[in-house]
Amino acid sequence: MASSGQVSWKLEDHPKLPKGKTIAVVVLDGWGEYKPDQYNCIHVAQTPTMDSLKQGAPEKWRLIKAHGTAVGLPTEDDMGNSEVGHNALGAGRIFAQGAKLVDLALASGKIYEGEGFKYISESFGNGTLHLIGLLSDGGVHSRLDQLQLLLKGAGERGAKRIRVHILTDGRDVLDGSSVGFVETLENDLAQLRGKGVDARIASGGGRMYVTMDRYENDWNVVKRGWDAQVLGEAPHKFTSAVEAVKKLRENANDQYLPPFVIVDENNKAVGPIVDGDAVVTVNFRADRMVMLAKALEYQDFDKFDRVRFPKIRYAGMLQYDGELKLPSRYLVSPPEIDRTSGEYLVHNGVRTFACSETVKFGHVTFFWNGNRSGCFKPEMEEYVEIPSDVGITFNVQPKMKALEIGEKARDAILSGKFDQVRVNIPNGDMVGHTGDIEATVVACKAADDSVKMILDAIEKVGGIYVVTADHGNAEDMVKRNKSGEPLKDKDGNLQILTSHTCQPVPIAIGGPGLTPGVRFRNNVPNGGLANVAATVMNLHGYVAPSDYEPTLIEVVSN
Ligand SMILES: O=C(O)[C@@H](CO)OP(=O)(O)O
Ligand SMILES: [Mn+2]
Ligand SMILES: [Mn+2]
Repeated sequence: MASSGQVSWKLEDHPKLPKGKTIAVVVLDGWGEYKPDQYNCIHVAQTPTMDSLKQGAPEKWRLIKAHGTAVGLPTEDDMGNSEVGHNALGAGRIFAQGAKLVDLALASGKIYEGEGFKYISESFGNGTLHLIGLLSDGGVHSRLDQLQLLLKGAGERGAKRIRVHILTDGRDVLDGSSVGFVETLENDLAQLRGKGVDARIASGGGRMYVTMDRYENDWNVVKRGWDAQVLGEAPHKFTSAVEAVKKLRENANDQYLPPFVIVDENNKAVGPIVDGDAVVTVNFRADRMVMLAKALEYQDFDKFDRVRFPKIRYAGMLQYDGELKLPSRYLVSPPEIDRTSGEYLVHNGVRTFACSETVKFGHVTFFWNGNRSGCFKPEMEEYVEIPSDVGITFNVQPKMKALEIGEKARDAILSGKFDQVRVNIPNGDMVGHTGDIEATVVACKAADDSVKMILDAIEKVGGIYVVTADHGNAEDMVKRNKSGEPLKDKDGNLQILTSHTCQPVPIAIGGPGLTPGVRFRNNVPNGGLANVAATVMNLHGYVAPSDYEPTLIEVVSN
């Protein structure tokens, strides 16, 4: 990592902007801009604070891009997400992200020439290859077409027995789409069997209930997956995965399907993970795979009783944590996000406070800092995690910890101990993902209240605020046709959109500490999240490094 190399951390002074102002950097998670109708929860909700910021357009409020190539994703059809969004916000540059890097490695065949694939292929002779990951074409954590290519590629390169452990989605794609994805996968596996590869689905469960927890919010989620994937034990047993998903959907949605295992005619699980097997976690995105990676890789592990710790060859699709070197083996090298704005700023004396609740804590720390855990200079930084509610869907508690985050940020601002106070307010996103429109309206109001608390504190200390978002979600809760009309399914029900969107997000600047004459430039029309870092550096009194995406602001003399 560049931090240990010859990087010159000294930033040039900004010719017109002073240092020493307290700056609040507020990221509203899942808060895009879309036409005002009844499915735009931000519009429906009472959001006086965010509304008042909008009055500052075009000089103090504008929209920026938060999806597609502006955040390093393969195409303009790719919706934004927290990982790529916070990476761009923090790093100030656009890096080709995991989705794209895996596409390239598969297309060129380089994925099969790397150390990671060679390592796992040593098990192909006598062991089974297990692929574990999110099954959808959402493109946020994984993509079905990548899994399909990898299955085919592994079959052609000697994998004789393959077991797929699926996690159903319904969060980055429509709820109910899991059945179709499982059917597609079953088709592919049948073709592989036709070529002599014993390939089957072995287990499954919904992503939010099985395996894909994050930031150690609830290890039980990972344990449920472990029991099914490794031990071959689950409360539900089926002989077919399509049947499993259809049946279990009677009582749960795709995100929350309970764990199941596929059994043979003797009721025996068809694919537990045993000594000598190879395992690949096929998600490219880190946050929801790190916990499983620890369980699969660490000899010393006390988060739950693994019962059995098989001797396997394990590789991640990517390395999920560069600091922890976890997992130690991987198929594709992750983006090398170096020289982030956070690292520059602490080297230039900017004391930093970062806070969110557990489910988003890593977003304003780990993702913000280029997928790096921990502080750069602990004596200058404080990262505060507010424990999230565990074991509920957030439509039940749509206010989440917005108030507490606001209070912590307020106290940090008033303390005078920090130059930058950075938060992520999760509500629009986390509640938006539940598809519960009423609850999402409550969530948006709570987020707005939290912003108000922070802006009031900035007002008191004569500081500056930058309020923005990482991608859209709550501003559009229905699937629409090309002309923007809501779509209904065959039974006439509205198709609820649980996923993120491709909408732009707002950014607002202001506060009593903002130098008169500072305004948004009008010559960065395609500005995106990656332009925010240089903007924030300017407001701290520095010029951003020359390879950063340009600043969004200018200072005009009145
Ligand atoms: O919950 C998540 O993992 C993703 C959606 O898949 O959301 P976000 O990018 O906002 O974290
Ligand atoms: Mn997000
Ligand atoms: Mn989200």
